[in-house]
Amino acid sequence: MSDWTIGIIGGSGLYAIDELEDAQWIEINSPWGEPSDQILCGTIGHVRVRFLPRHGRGHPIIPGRIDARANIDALKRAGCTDILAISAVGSLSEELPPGRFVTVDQFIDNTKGRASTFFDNGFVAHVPFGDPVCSRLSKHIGKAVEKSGGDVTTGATYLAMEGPQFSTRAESKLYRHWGAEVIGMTGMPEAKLAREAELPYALLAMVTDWDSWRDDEATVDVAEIVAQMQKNSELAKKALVAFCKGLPKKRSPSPIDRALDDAVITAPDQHDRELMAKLDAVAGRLFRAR
Ligand SMILES: CSC[C@H]1O[C@H](OP(=O)(O)O)[C@H](O)[C@@H]1O
Ligand SMILES: Nc1ncnc2[nH]cnc12
Repeated sequence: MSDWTIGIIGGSGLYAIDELEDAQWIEINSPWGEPSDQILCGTIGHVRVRFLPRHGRGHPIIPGRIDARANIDALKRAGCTDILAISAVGSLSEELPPGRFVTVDQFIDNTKGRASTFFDNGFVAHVPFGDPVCSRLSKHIGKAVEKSGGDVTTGATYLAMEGPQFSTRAESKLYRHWGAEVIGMTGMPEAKLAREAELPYALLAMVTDWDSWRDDEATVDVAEIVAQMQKNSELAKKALVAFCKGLPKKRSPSPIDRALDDAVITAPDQHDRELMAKLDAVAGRLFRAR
């Protein structure tokens, strides 16, 4: 076995991975709340995999109530070194038709009222987030999709909306003006929290629809998304296997593994002990180093 432990967060349409060897669903508790489901632990080739369905098996959880803090914390507790997230997205660009896979490299966060940080009074930290995804993981998953026969576009800006309603035509056009190229309801705050937890994160988006900006076409609905997802899901699973098998045996360190090194600004004598206890998985590396 190598030193990679890849957390895979499955989006709409991806609730398990049959290709995992020695697979077992395991309950992981988190002090941050309830993770979306148990975590499916197993291996693919030389890589340990920890799979978590973002909306839970059977999709009972609405995007705005996904406890992303609990999910990221649980994946860290499960030993993950890196996270690959999968999402269904609408297209905001003529260049990205349904069926296309996209490696996201930027985000615009337009969600509302979601808990989007592990930090608080008594332990203030500001992680760098200008480059929100891990380019190494993005490259590996992009190559794996290509190798599996999928069309992939490298680099796109993801607009995270609150939902659960889809956008109006006016909103969809506005997001295009902002420079967004794909749209979904879950990439944020997930990506922010992965960075705070020092977990390199990449997002593979599967384009399922044109969203609502095309005047001559019907606006998006769930039936259209599910139909497209069914077409894409076999290829996505094939790509996940190729991704794990394509990772080098040795995982060289990433700067994101130490994202908190210069991020904490609160003086030690002001630290909130209760909060620090909750942060044992996310930031324990810092306390243990002292
Ligand atoms: C089922 S359509 C809308 C739903 O699909 C996307 O989910 P995910 O990102 O988990 O694949 C979108 O964000 C919405 O939650
Ligand atoms: N058009 C869309 N808007 C928001 N989330 C989505 N997920 C898939 N398609 C979407």
